[in-house]
Amino acid sequence: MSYLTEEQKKELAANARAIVAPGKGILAADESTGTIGKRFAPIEVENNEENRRLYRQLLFCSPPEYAQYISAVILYDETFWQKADDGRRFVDILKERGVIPGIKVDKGVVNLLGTDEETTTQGLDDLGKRCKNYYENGARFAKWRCVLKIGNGRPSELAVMENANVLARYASTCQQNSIVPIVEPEILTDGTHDLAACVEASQRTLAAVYKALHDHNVYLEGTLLKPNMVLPGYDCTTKYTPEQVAEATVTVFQRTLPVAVPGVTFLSGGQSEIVATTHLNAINAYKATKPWALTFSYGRALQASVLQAWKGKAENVKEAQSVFLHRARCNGLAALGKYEGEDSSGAAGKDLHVSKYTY
Ligand SMILES: O=P(O)(O)OC[C@H]1O[C@](O)(COP(=O)(O)O)[C@@H](O)[C@@H]1O
Repeated sequence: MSYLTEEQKKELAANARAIVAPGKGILAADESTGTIGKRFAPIEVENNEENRRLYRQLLFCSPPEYAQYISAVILYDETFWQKADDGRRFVDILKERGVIPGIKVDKGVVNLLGTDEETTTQGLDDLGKRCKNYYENGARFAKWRCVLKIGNGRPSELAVMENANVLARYASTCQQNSIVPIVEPEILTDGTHDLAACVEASQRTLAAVYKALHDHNVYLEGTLLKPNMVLPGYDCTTKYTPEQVAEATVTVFQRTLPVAVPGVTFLSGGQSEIVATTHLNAINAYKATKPWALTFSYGRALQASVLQAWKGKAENVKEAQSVFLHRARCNGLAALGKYEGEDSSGAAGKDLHVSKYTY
């Protein structure tokens, strides 16, 4: 029988808990080369290796105050090995600031035959070897994203079962290499469906994910969940208050998420920066039994106004860093239910939805 050692379990649980420490969350800066190109295009920055390095340097080498709100950063393989201008690896700079480096280990999605554009996620083959190498070079957690859809019978039973199983295989491989797996079954918001449809799909998905994690002997205390918030479809005509979103989201977790899991780190999923912060705040302010930390792991919702302020220009770096600190602080407050709102007329109020966000 092969089991995790007590030592491994202790380390995994401690790292998972540190990532979801009160008032802190994750910066998801793990955009693959294609995705970061889509972020650079509107600000007319060429998508080359040096510009990607300069942009990630802007974020990670910001004045260290951001580490009060950002516990961890998810990196893409290229960034994981990159260095700042002073020759130090980004990973070492993050560690020095008390920020835990993590790594995206999935290799993107492929279509499932006989389904309406449903997908599974690839990357299992050499995963153990890659995890070992990432651990030896400073990573303490990983992320793997699966994508599900609502509408026309979706998510199908096949998509739910297949994605739950692949997430469980990924999680067990990570843990065998002392890496905390962040389990990300993202249900996209595309569609006209109402909030109840997202409740149903989220519940069915999460129930299958935790059954599979259990079947694969994954140590839940050493994992984190990165789900979508429970939201109506992007084109739904009914509008819901943040309190209704909070109630739906927390209810889904109460029905499916074991207490052993230390925390939930939400993806932003194309919500504007301010809406993503407002919803996170409402979820934390909502009075109910919530035995998990409920915080953020935002990509777009932590970076959109930073990119707008930067525009690829060295003279804008300072200003862009202060915008980053502001967003990090707002989300840190929201993770405590203490965010008081802000002016939504600027870049932070801009909708970030990308139709069929699968890439
Ligand atoms: O398509 P990619 O490059 O794999 O990236 C997907 C992105 O989605 C996320 O999982 C969540 O990001 P959002 O907060 O923008 O929804 C990020 O961690 C990641 O950068």
